[in-house]
Parts: sequence; structure tokens; C-alpha cells
Amino acid sequence: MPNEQLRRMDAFTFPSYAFDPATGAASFDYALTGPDGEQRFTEVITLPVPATPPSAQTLATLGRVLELLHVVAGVSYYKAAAPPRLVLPTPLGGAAAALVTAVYTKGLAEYAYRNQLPHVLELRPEVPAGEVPPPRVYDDSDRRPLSAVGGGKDSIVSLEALRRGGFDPVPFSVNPNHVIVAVNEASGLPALAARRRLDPVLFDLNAAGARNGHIPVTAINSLIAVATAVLHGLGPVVMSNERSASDPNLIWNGHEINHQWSKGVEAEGLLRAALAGHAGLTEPYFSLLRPLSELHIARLFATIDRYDAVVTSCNAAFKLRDASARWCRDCPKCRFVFLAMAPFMPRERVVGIFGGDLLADETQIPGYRELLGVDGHKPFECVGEVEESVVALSLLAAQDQWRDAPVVRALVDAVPAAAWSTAATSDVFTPAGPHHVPAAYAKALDTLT
Ligand SMILES: CC(=O)N[C@H]1[C@@H](OP(=O)(O)OP(=O)(O)OC[C@H]2O[C@@H](n3ccc(=O)[nH]c3=O)[C@H](O)[C@@H]2O)O[C@H](CO)[C@@H](O)[C@@H]1O[C@H](C)C(=O)N[C@@H](C)C(=O)N[C@@H](CCC(=O)O)C(=O)O
Ligand SMILES: Nc1ncnc2c1ncn2[C@@H]1O[C@H](COP(=O)(O)OP(=O)(O)OP(=O)(O)O)[C@@H](O)[C@H]1O
Repeated sequence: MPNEQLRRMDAFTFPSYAFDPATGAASFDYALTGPDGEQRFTEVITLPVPATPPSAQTLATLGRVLELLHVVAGVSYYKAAAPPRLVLPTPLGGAAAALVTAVYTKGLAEYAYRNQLPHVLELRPEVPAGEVPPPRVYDDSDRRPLSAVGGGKDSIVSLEALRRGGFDPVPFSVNPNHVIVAVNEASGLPALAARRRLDPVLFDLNAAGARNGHIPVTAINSLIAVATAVLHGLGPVVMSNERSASDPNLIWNGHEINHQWSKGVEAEGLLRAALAGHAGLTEPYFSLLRPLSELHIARLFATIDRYDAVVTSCNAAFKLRDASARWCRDCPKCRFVFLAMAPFMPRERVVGIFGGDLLADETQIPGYRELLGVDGHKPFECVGEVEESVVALSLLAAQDQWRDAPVVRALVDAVPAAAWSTAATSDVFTPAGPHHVPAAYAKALDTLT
């Protein structure tokens, strides 16, 4: 469909969805509609099939989770045109409607900002009238947790904390690539995987110049994880989203723009409430690392060495096409994670993990100046706060192995005095802030210290 027709689309709808318990395949249909016709999409998400066929009650609960997933996963296709109307397929209760509204506004905020589409931030879904029958209550709180694995340091910290804490976690990933497969192999734990196939039409539209941008992918992965946990009779989904994921990158038109919105604590609370209200799940989902800073998580990661040859946090390794093998060593996330790990490891260990020494490479200085708040705003990437970067730099400047590294020397001179004094009194290693970690899991992280 030509691009100008896409731009005239006036509504996004959700014609139907279907689930086949025999294959685990859920197919979700979407449509952009407008004066020139309709553009249809179908996304297929295939859940791992359990050894024992699910009961009717399990399928009923799963159906409720899939209803939420159908609507939330629509963001990928909505963004190709960003029409003014979002027309939901079925009535939803207050908590589920609140989740959907937030996913399409706050979750697409970076997309709206970059494409200069302020109406997206004001979208209000049209919810069909009608009562939603109350769901069956499903108490999953004391079952084995499903631990979402993304291949990076954060999910490794959670997986190891759960394992050492005696929770017997089941690793789980969506579309595991070679990095995630290698991390799971290093853990030695049998893992579950779901497959997600975006409609290839979307890639054709992208190539033809359709609107594109960041989407709240963690909300989608989270609901796929919860659907898998329900289907397999497992307990809560444990995520590894940190404290700083809740902090915005910038304010635009009075709205917070946060690249990591669906990793933040607001999204976590909305998802939990929607899953309780719409699907009856009592303890569906939480982030074990929520009270921790990225720097604190890096310090915990340094206590675990069995994943050094495989751990990869760089997003370039997770592209659907043309992915890098591991760390690209030239993006904000590589720069930040190197800086965060370096104070807690021998230099040769961190250089071995990354396959190169970013603090010996002076071309990295402009990128590090952004992370340290000297230039520009916090990059649109999964990176820690400026204060965490300054604290990490101060730790490096105090170590013989790093003090004379060219990048460290240049950055120490660049950071303003005010930032050094903030860092000197920083609480970056003190767990803090709102979280949803259940009492039974609260001590799991102590196993790593
Ligand atoms: C890997 C990555 O960063 N991808 C972003 C990138 O996409 P790109 O075009 O360079 O390559 P692909 O990932 O292969 O995607 C091709 C197109 O497919 C569409 N698409 C992909 C996945 C999806 O779930 N929905 C989609 O619609 C999209 O049109 C792609 O162009 O740039 C895109 C445009 O800005 C981003 O949308 C891609 O981001 C992925 C959805 C992705 O998985 N990103 C995560 C690495 C990510 O950003 N994680 C955040 C968490 C944010 C959150 O709130 O959940 C983080 O780590 O901070
Ligand atoms: N493919 C995936 N399947 C399932 N969960 C995922 C996947 N990718 C990321 N996640 C989860 O989503 C959350 C955010 O991902 P993110 O990439 O920030 O984490 P990570 O890979 O564990 O660590 P890092 O921040 O070091 O990259 C984490 O809880 C992670 O486990």
C-alpha cells in the first residue's frame, strides 16, 4: 500500500484472534482502515506446548491473557500509520483499559516525539460497551517461577539469584537467538521458548517509508511470558527491570518521554492490575531487580563468572535482521555496561567479555560525555542514570588498573564539580523505590552478596 494512503488511515482495529492448543499457535489479526481501503496484518505467536494437554479452566485463563496480548501486540502495526482512532475488539474492565491506554500513549511516547505526532500521546481507545464476566481466580504464587532471559547481565543476575535462593526457576525467552541459547546452555537449566513472527508486510511497509519507531517491546514479551506460565501451570513471571528504567529521557509537550517505559515500575503495576482484573492471576509478574540501580546490578553480575563467554547486553545483537554477533562496542548500551562492569572486575576480565577495551579507545569519548551528562540528554537506550555513570567513573579513577586509561583521564577532566559532589553522596548502592517483589522472593538477591 502506498505511503500516502497509509497516512490517511483513520482507525486501527482488531478483527479477530485464534488459539490452537495442539500447536500452541495464537494468530492475531489487525487492520488499518481509511478512505482508500484496508491494510490487514497477522502476527503469529507460538507458545511452547506442555506435555499434558491443558484443562478447560487453564484454557479459559489463558484466553483472558491472550485477549490482553492481542491488543498490546498491536502497537507494532498501529505505528505504521498512527491513525486517530483505536477501536478495541471487546469490552474491558478499568484495569485492562488503563493498561491498553498507557501502552499506546506512554509506550509509544518516544515514537511520537521522534515522528512529531503529539496526538499519539492523547490517544484514548474506544472500548465497546458491555460487562466483562469476572475471571476465575488463579492462585499461582507458590509455583515455580518463569524467569525471562534476554541474554544480558540483568536477567542472568535474576536467574542465578532465583536458582541459588532455591526457587527452581524455568528460563524463558521469546525468539531466543544464539546469545540467549548460549546463556541458557551456560545456566544448565532446561528452558522454554516462544516464537513470535511479525507480519512480513510490516517490513515491506517500512522499506517503502511507513512511519516507524520504538515500541514498548517489554510489555509484549511480558504478556507472552505470562501466557506461557499459565499454559505450563507455572508461577510468577520474574523480570529483571531495574530502578532507573522508570526515569524519563526528556519532557515533550508536558509528557514524559521514556525509551524504557514498558520496563518501568508504572508499566509493571498496570500489567499486574490488568492480569489480576482481567485474567484472575493473583501473583502474575514482578521485577526482582526493581529496587536496584544498574550499577548495583553490574556489581552483582561481577560475582558470577559462568556466563562471561556468552553474556551480551548490546541491542544490536537482537535485531531481527543483520544482528551483530555479540557486543558492537560502539553504542550507548555497550559504553554504559562496560563502564558499569569495569569497577568490579579485573581489567582483563571485562575486556574479555566485550572483546575490546572501550576505555582505551578515544573515539568513545563523545558517547561517554553524553552518558555522564556533559553533553546532550540521556540517550534513547537502556542505560543507567547520569549519576550512576559518574559514580562508576569515580570508582575507576581511584583504581590503578584504570586511572591512566585514556578515556578515563579525558572524562575525569570533563565532569563538572557539581556532578562529582552528587556522586560523592550517591545512594546508588542502596536498594530503594517502589517495587512489587513478593515477600517470599525478597531475600533471593542476598544469595549473590
Ligand atoms: C533490536 C532493536 O533495537 N530494534 C529496534 C530497531 O529496529 P531495527 O529496524 O533496527 O531492526 P529489527 O529489530 O530487526 O526490527 C525490524 C523492524 O521490525 C519492527 N518491529 C520489530 C520488533 C517489534 O516488536 N515490533 C516491530 O514493529 C520495527 O518496525 C523494526 O524497524 O529500531 C526500531 C525502530 O525504532 C525499534 O522498534 C526496534 O526495537 C525492537 C522492538 C526491540 O526489540 N528493541 C529492544 C532491543 C529495546 O529497545 N528494548 C528496550 C526496552 C524498551 C521497552 O520499553 O520495552 C531497552 O532495552 O531499553
Ligand atoms: N527475548 C526475550 N525473551 C524474554 N524476555 C526478554 C527478552 N529480551 C528481554 N527480555 C526481558 O525483558 C527485560 C528487559 O530486557 P533487557 O534487554 O533490558 O534485559 P537483559 O537482557 O536481561 O539485560 P541488559 O539490560 O544487560 O541487556 C528483562 O527482564 C529481560 O529478561
